[in-house]
Order: sequence, then C-alpha cells, then structure tokens
Amino acid sequence: MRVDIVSIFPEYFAPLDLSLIGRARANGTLRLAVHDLRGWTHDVHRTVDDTPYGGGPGMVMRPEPWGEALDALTPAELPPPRLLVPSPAGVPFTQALAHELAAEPHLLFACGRYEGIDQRVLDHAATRMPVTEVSLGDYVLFGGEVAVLVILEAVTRLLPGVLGNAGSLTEESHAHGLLEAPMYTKPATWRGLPVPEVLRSGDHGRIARWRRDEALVRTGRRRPDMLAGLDPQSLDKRDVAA
Ligand SMILES: N#Cc1c(-c2ccc3cc[nH]c3c2)n[nH]c1N
Repeated sequence: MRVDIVSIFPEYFAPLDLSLIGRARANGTLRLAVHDLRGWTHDVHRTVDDTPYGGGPGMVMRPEPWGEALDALTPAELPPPRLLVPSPAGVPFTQALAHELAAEPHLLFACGRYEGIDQRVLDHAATRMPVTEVSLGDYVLFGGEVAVLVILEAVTRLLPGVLGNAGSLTEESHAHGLLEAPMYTKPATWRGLPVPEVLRSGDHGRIARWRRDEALVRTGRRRPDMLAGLDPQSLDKRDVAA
C-alpha cells in the first residue's frame, strides 16, 4: 500500500518510524511519504491560510497550495488514490471503514488546520478521485494529523503480514460486532484475584462459550448501540440464552 500525507506539521508523523508501522515501511508493505504543504506556496511567508468569506472566527486554508499539492501527488499516468480528509464533519471512522481502506492500493491524506480547508479543494478533487471526509468522533481536535495517525494504525494492522498473530484480528473488539471478552495471563491469582476457572479448564468449547457470553454482556452494558446493529444471523440460540 502506498500512502501520501500532506500537512503543515510533517514532524507530527515521526512516530510512523516506530513499531509495527515502522517495520511495515521497512519491509515494503507500506510505502509512506509525508509532504509539507508549504512546499506548494510561493510567497515569502509561505502562506497557507486566509480569512473566511462571510466572516466568522479563525482562518481557512487557501485552495491554491492544496490544489498544487494534490496535482503533484496524483499524476495522470497512475490510478487516482482515495483522498481522505479528516474532519469533524466527516463520516465516522469505524473498523469496517478501516477494512475498506486496507484494500485500497493508494491512500492520500489531507490534514487540515485552522477552521479547515476551502471546500473547493475537496469539490475539485472529487472530479478526479474518490474523496472521503472522515471523523474520529464527536469532539474537536486542532487538526487532522492525530486522526491520520489513528486511521493509519487501524488500517496498517490489517495489512497482510503486519500482525505477527493474524488470529488477533478475529477475536478483538469490533472484529465480529462485539466488544472483546476480558483477558487474563499469569499468575493464576494476583492480589487475591483469581483467573476465571473456565479459562484454566482446558475445555476449549467452554472457553469459547464463556468468552462469547462475556462479549455479549460487556457489549450490552457498554455499547448497546452495537448490539442493536448486530446481524441476527450472527447470533445462535445459545447467545439468546446468555
Ligand atoms: N478527523 C477528525 C476530527 C477533527 C478535526 C479534523 C481536522 C481539522 C482541521 C482543523 N480542525 C480539525 C479537526 N476534530 N474532531 C475530529 N473527530
């Protein structure tokens, strides 16, 4: 997968040299480049923002640098990337969207700052490539960089070979529409607290049932909205009894 990121704070992405993302870059699974938007400005102050038409607080990111940046990163001889624009007004970023993005050959992230990017940048880009405004959640950040770090981590861990134990992907929260069950490791008793006996029973059928029940109960208590969204086909009669 190729990933390009455009930001006025390229140093925000230094952490992408670390850990599993760093390894994915080193082995070629992920080809990532970070670009400073100011490289596409032409004035002495390298200006990227201006006052909003119609008035209002703050500044808006100018379209010209963005237009030149997106042109430079989407050469006509290559298939267009999917443009992702973090925004409080975006569609929710979910595990399902992470899987969708993990199947894309080329992602291009546009990190806004100030009050956001001039809308015409997105409108014009949409004439040449798929554009998705995406939001991490219902709160407001200073800019898109943190969102890109989150999205990139969620997507990269889904790429083949990145996670040493691909089995993790099948049992984790949101992998099957539920929150994951509680996890335990040694010692068997810690500060007087024992590991649930079933997990030490060696009875894999009982263990699987216990984990499913715990996942259903935990999801019902913490995220009833997820239960409401579950495909009834994914439940069996034992789930109903839980
Ligand atoms: N994704 C996302 C966001 C943002 C966000 C994204 C981009 C910019 C550019 C200026 N301010 C921003 C806030 N706030 N909250 C979210 N869930």
